[in-house]
Amino acid sequence: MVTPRDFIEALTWRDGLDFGILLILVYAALRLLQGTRAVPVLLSVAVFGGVAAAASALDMVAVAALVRYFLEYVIIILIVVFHQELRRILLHMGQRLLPQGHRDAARSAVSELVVAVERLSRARLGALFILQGEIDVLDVVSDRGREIDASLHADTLVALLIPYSINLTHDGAVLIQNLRIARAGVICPLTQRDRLDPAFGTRHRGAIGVSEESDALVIVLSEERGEIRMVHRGAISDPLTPEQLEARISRWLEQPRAEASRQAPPSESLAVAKGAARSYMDLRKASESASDMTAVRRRGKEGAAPADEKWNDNDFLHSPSVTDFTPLSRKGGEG
Ligand SMILES: Nc1ncnc2c1ncn2[C@@H]1O[C@H](COP(=O)(O)OP(=O)(O)OP(=O)(O)O)[C@@H](O)[C@H]1O
Repeated sequence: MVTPRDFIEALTWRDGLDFGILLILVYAALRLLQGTRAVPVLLSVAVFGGVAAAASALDMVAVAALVRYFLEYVIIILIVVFHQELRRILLHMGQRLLPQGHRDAARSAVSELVVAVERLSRARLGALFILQGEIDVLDVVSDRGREIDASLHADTLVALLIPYSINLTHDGAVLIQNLRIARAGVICPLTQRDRLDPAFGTRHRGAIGVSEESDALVIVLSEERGEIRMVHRGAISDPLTPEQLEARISRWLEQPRAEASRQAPPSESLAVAKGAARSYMDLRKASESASDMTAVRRRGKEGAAPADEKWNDNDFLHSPSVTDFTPLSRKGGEG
């Protein structure tokens, strides 16, 4: 009979390495799965494993055979049920393995975006930036705008949003996909929520609307107040400083894209939201004049009621407001 001492003496450095790697893998898997719906299922599988082992030890042939038979198929069942979680884990590992150069490029793209937001905010120009997550934003928007396909540079973003009538991209949202400027002039579905801050017009309603229908991270700049806010999953933050914004975007980018596997929060149907955005488009097309845009804005604000749906993240709720920006241009600009 092998004693524990014999066992320990027979161990080689390879066994130690083997065991160490196994421990790290199990620890990493548990950390990645922490808080997901996989944990209770894995616990159930562990219970089945325990039952199989106990049944074998007690020579309960029928039970042991049945449970072993089930466990043989469990791996396939788990792959099917948890394909989204597995995808997330692999994506997460892939992100970690990305060369430093890629991460630096992502960091610099984020700071370009934040620089653009800061410049636009100081100039009191409104803007809407949609950072696409896993869900294709183009499937939920009411108007796809114009293709841009450019690197994410502050100068390009600012140029796209200068409110002159000859600049056909300034109206609507800028869509950022894979940290590139994909499109501009995108029209978002308006949220149908009626408990919104009355100060929020159609731009903010569009920001909330697109975030309700997708897992995108949306940045909205108020032309009237110069405030910078973030919207995610239908929740709008308090005003943020550019530093807070940068930290939030970086954190969001570092998160594995598990968002798409979660259900979007309950919202009015996409058709209704799209209809509302279309009515905005119709009004906009009806006349390009400033008076009609004023009517659109008023309409957006009239639909609003006092209470506000806020981002439920404390950091956002207690952030200082961006009030030190000097207004340089008047609402509406030339466009
Ligand atoms: N659904 C939408 N999708 C994308 N952009 C939109 C949408 N609705 C409005 N906008 C943009 O927002 C601009 C201003 O709209 P409005 O004044 O109603 O917004 P707001 O929420 O009050 O924002 P601000 O505080 O900047 O005035 C429009 O000229 C248009 O460029």
